Amino acid sequence: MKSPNHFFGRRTPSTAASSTPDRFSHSPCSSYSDASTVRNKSTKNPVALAARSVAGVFVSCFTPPESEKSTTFGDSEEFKAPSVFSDTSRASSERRRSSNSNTSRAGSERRRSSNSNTSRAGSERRSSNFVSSSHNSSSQSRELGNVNIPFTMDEILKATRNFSPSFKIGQGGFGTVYKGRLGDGTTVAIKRAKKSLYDNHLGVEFQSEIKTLAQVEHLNLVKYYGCLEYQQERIVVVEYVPNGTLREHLDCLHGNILDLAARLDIAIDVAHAVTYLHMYTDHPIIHRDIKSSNILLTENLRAKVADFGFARLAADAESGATHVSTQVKGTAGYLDPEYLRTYQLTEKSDVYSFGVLLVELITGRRPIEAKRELKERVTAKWTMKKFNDGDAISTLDPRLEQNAANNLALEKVLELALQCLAPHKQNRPSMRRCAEILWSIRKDYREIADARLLPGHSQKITSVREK
Ligand SMILES: Nc1ncnc2c1ncn2[C@@H]1O[C@H](COP(=O)(O)OP(=O)(O)OP(=O)(O)O)[C@@H](O)[C@H]1O
Repeated sequence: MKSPNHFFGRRTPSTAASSTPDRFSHSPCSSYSDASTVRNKSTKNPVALAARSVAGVFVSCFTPPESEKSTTFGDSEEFKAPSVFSDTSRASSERRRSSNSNTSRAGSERRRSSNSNTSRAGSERRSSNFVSSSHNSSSQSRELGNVNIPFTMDEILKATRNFSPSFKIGQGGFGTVYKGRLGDGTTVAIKRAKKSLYDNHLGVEFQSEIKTLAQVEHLNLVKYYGCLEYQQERIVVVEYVPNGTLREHLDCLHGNILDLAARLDIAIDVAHAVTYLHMYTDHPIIHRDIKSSNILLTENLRAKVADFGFARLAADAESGATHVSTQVKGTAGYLDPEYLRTYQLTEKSDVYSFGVLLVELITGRRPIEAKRELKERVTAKWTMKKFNDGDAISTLDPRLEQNAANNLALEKVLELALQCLAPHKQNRPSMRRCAEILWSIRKDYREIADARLLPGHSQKITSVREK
């Protein structure tokens, strides 16, 4: 997903993306109800914040378990992240519970986590979802005595039949992704870092993903289960999301066309997930790589945001800082131009990328389509021009039907996209506001769509559309 048009440093954006032809027949899609909530877990403890941002939950990731140092962090409630397992059986039951995950569980997990005492935090940090060992895997448990391990290398090797190609489900900038089943029956995605990640540069990115994943838990975020270092191997285990990426669905690679109802639900799921990241503690998390190929879908088309490889903790609001200065990273076509120009990263860069995603959902096109004529190549620019010229309807994904409900949603979603794509960050809405606007769009959409199904209402719908 990452490689062809990813940005590292100041590289020029690639324009290699192209559209994919409609290869499948059209059929209606199922929809689902929305149940996620946004929580603002706030701490006023500056020590906790500083400790977390400097070291993170995974202070011991890729380093041997220890630690003298970590006792310093033991005072910080921020380190008692919900997904830091204290023992194998807890890891297993966490995973099982996670299959039925809901946001109230996330809340209670965090509450339980916050109530943990320092000594428990200490032992959790030692286990740390992460094992560093130069011994053979079967000896790990014995070697480490009562420091319990969430996953052993044996379990990973067994789950993937020694990383058999038949278990491979994907390949990304990070490495190879396998589907596997752990000893307790949980089906997981096992991400095996490619060897080049072992050098310091990309290793930092890898650790960044782990640190970030370890801290968050939300229905619409891919759940992190644990990580493992074993000799030359670095493994991250996350929730397996079975239904491909949003981009694949927009390209009709899964057989069905995503109808607009499903697209609205997905936009709302993503808005919930990113709002959660932005509102998570006083130190928001900025995803930095919101894009359709990082949105994984469940069987019932629930969206889960993946790939925290670039995620950064935002500036501390209490210190008065409003942005993080950083090397530009992200994906061409989704990158906030203001961030590109200034290197100043804020949550509003995610909002910009979300605006591009909204355009993608409406048009079905990729953000950059090199094969199109010049004025259509940058999809967001082309769409916004059409919208401003009063011709939004011509941007609707040709696979979608033009009807009252779709036409109304199209206009409203593009209006929101226009705000998200504002050149200056202060003119963009917050991600929370995006979610609220989308709720309202979905409500109106459903009312019109429902009315349309009632006999004798077609005239009324037409008039709604014409308003
Ligand atoms: N949790 C998961 N569940 C199911 N499939 C997954 C999961 N994570 C990744 N995949 C599959 O593996 C492929 C590669 O994913 P991966 O996250 O490694 O790519 P990446 O290079 O990190 O992504 P990006 O290009 O966005 O950085 C995805 O396209 C997806 O099909």
